[in-house]
Amino acid sequence: MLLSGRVAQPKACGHASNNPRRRPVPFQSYHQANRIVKVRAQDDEPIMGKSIDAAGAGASFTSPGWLTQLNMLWGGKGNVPVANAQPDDIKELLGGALFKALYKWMQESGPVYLLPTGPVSSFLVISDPAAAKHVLRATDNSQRNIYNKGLVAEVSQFLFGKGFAVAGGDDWKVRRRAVGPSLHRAYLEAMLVRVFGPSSEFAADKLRVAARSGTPVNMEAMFSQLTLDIIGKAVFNYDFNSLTSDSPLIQAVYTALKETEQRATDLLPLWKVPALGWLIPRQRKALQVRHSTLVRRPVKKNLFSRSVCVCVCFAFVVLLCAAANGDFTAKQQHQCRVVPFLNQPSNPPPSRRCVSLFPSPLPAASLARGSALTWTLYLLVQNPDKMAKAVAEVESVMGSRTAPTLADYGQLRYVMRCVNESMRLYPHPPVLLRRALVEDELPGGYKVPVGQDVMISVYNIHHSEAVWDNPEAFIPERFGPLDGPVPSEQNTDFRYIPFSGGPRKCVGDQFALMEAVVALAVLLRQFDFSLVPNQKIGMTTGATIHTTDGLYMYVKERRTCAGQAAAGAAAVTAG
Ligand code: HEM
Repeated sequence: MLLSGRVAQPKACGHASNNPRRRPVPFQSYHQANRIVKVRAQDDEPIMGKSIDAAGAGASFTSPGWLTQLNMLWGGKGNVPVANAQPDDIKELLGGALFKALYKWMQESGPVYLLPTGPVSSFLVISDPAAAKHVLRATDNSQRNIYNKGLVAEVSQFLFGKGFAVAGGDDWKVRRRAVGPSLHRAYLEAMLVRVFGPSSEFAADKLRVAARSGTPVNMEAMFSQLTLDIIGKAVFNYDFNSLTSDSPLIQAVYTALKETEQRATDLLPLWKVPALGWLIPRQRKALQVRHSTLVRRPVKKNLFSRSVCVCVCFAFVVLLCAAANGDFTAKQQHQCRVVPFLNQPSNPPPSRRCVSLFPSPLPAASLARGSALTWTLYLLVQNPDKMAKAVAEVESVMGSRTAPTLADYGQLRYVMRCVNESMRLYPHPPVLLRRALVEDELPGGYKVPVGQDVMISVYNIHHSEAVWDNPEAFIPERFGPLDGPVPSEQNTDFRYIPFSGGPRKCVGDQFALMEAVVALAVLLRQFDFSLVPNQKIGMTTGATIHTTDGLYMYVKERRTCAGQAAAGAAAVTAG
C-alpha cells in the first residue's frame, strides 16, 4: 500500500515582527490584576503568556552519516523498506518535530519502513492501522505477549522511576487493575460539577480581565495552567493555583519529557552512564529540573516521605473507589485531602513537593490535555463556519448557564467532535514506542526481529490519505452522525488512536474528553477569539505536539454574556 499526501504545515501566520500590542498595560498594574499571563517590560519581548522553552534541554547525539549508511545496508537485507534518511534529516528531526520527518519518509517508503538511527539501532516505523492494531493489542497481553514498552520504559525511568505508565509485568498489572476502573463515570460526573466547571469558570474570569484591557493572551499557557489546576484538584484535592501564580512545573515537565524523547533516539546512550549526567550540558539541564522541581530526593530516601507516598497512592484509590460506590461526599473528598501538609508555610513551594508524589503519567497527561485544548481552539478560530456551529450548540444547550451541567455535557456533541477531530490532526503523543520480545510478523508480511524497537506513528495514521479522506482538513463531521458513538480505536478499527489501544490504552481518556468539552463550552459560551496577526505558529514535540512560541489570541466578551459575567470579572479584578 503506497501512501501519498503532503506534509502537514501549520498554517503560518508570519513572524511577530509587528508589535501586536493594542493597548499597552502598565507592567505592575496588569501583573497585579491578572497573572494568567505575564507582561514584560521590554517592547521586543512577548506580551502575555510564558511560552514553553520548546528546545527542551538541547539536541541529541545523532548518527554520523557513514554509520547510518552501514545500518541501512544491514537493514536492507530484511523485507522492510529502509527510509532514505539523510543525516541532516535525522539531526533536524531529533531537535524538533520528529513526526513531520516520519511523515515525509512514509510518503517515500510506504506504511511500514525501517528508520536507521545508528550503526545497529533502528526503528520499525508503522503508519498502517492494521499493523498498529496488531502491535498495540499484543503489548503486555497476558494471552499473546509479543511487545513491551521497551525503549520508552528505559529512557523514562530517570523521570518516572518504574512508575505505572512505563512499568511492565506484574507491577503494571496490579496498578492498572486498581486505577483503571476507578476513573469511572460516577467519579467523572462528580468532577464535572465540582472541578471541571468551576475551574473553567475561574479561567473565564481571568480571560475577561484580558478581554477588557484588550491584551492578547497566550492560550497555550493558559490551557496548560488550567489543566494542571484541574488535575491537582481532581486527583489530590490540591490547588496548584497555577492560573493565579506562576508554577515552574509546566516547563519542568516539558524539559524532562523532551529529554526522554531525545534519549530514545540518541546514537550514543551516554545517559546510561550516571557519572556523565552532570558533565553533558543537555543532560545536566534535564537533571537540574528533575532534581529541583520534579523529584524531591528525600521522598525517595527517607522513611517518612516514603510513607507519605504510600498514603497518597492509597488515598487516590480510596477517593476513586468512594466515587465508584456512588457515595462521593464532600466529607470524603475532604478526608482524601492527601497532601494537607503542603499548606504549611514552612514547607517548600507546593509544586516541588506535590509533583514528587504524582503518579507517573499525570505530568505528561497535563501537557497532553493542555495541548488538546490549544489546538482545538486554534482549529476553530481558523475555521469560522465550524466555530459558528460549536458556539450555536453551546448557546442552545447551555442557555444562560455559564458552565455545563451533566445533562448539558451529553448534548454538547458537536463540541465533542471538534475535540475528537483536533486530536486526530494533533495527536499527543504523535508516536508510540514498543519493543519486540519475540520474532513477529506484521499484517502485510513484514518481519520483525526479536529486540526490534517499533515506533507507531499515530500522526501518520491520522494524516494518511490511504486512511482518511481529505486528511489535512478540519472536519468534525467526518465521524458520522452526532448521535452516533464518540470515535475510538474500537469503532474505527484503529484508524483513530489518540489514546492508543490494547492493554496499555490510556486510562484517562474519558476524563480528558469531559474536561476538554466542559472547558471549551465555558469559554465559547462567553468569548469570541481571534488570532493575533503576524505570529508564527510552529510545531514541535516533547511527548505532545506543542507550539514553538505559544498561541496568542485576542479575546472579546460576547455581548449576551457580558452582563452575566460582570460579577465574576469584578471579583477577579478586585482580587
Ligand atoms: C488529552 C489527554 C490525554 C491524552 C492524549 C492521553 C494519551 C495517552 C496515550 C496515547 C497513552 C498510551 C501510551 C502508550 O500506548 O504507550 C496514555 C497512557 C496513560 N494515560 Fe493518558 N492521555 C491523556 C490524559 C490522561 C489523563 C487525564 C489521565 C489520568 C487521569 C491519564 C492517565 C494515563 C495512564 C495512567 C496511562 C498509562 C496506562 C498504562 O500504561 O496502562 N491520561 N495516555
